[in-house]
Amino acid sequence: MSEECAARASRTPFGRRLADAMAAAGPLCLGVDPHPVLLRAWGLPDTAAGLESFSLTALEAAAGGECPRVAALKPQVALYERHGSAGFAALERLLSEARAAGVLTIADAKRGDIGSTMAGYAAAWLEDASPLAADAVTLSPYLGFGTLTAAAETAHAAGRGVFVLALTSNPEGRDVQHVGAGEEGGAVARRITEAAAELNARLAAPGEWGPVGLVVGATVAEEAARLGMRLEDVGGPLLAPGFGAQGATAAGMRAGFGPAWPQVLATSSRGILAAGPTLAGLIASLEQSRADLGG
Ligand SMILES: O=c1ccn([C@@H]2O[C@H](COP(=O)(O)O)[C@@H](O)[C@H]2O)c(=O)[nH]1
Repeated sequence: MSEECAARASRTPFGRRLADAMAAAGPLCLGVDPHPVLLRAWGLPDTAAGLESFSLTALEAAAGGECPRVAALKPQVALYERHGSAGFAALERLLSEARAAGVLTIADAKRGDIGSTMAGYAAAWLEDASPLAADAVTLSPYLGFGTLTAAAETAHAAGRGVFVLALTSNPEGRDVQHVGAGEEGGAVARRITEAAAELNARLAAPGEWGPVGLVVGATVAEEAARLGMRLEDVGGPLLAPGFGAQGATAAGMRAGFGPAWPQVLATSSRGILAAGPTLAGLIASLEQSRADLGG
């Protein structure tokens, strides 16, 4: 795909592009997490070159065939960052090859800062001119949800999206995210959900997902309803990590997310990547996860 074509494609709203990708491939997102232990298991060195080879093999398994086997890829930025500029170059290569293959990317960077600094993160992850531009980026709202508004607007203008941490898959998340439950206004996670819904209502085209998705762990999906989070009213997608290695199952997610299940993009990294390094192993594992999810 030419650069001009890719830029035009990226200005189609992210919500529509992701909904189309999920309709075609089902609700699976492959997490690309080049952990040292996985690199070793794949017979690769823990170097930037090893990361690049790992990433491109994961992409080939996900993108190969007549249509992509996944709706999106979610590279874990921390695992590239530990190799400094060479690690970022490997990530840039993955992002650009995924774009060329027509596979959506979500950079799992979990950025969050005061408003003026957020503009820098938005430029890095969400603007056409940046070599690190992905289709979406994960953001942390714990400096105040309002600090993320401009980044969501930048994403929207570029046909990109953001996923804001609401209820994370790790057990420690509740120390912060459940605070306020049972009180007026509700839990922090519920307030984040409501703020995301408001922003989407302002930015989204009628009947379409807006640019603001939420991260809601697959392992804690059933807690959302208990906290009064009306996920089905967010007007955007739900990125659900925790499927596979962290123990969440497809049946558990369907039950836990209830009416919001059609918005769920279930992401699995180690659970699928452990089947590498052969393409055949990875593809079999991807197809098994897709079948479990009903994709
Ligand atoms: O609540 C969250 C938010 C992000 N993550 C990230 O997802 C993957 C999960 O990897 P698995 O190997 O499938 O467990 C990883 O990159 C996390 O940083 C999350 O797990 N929970």
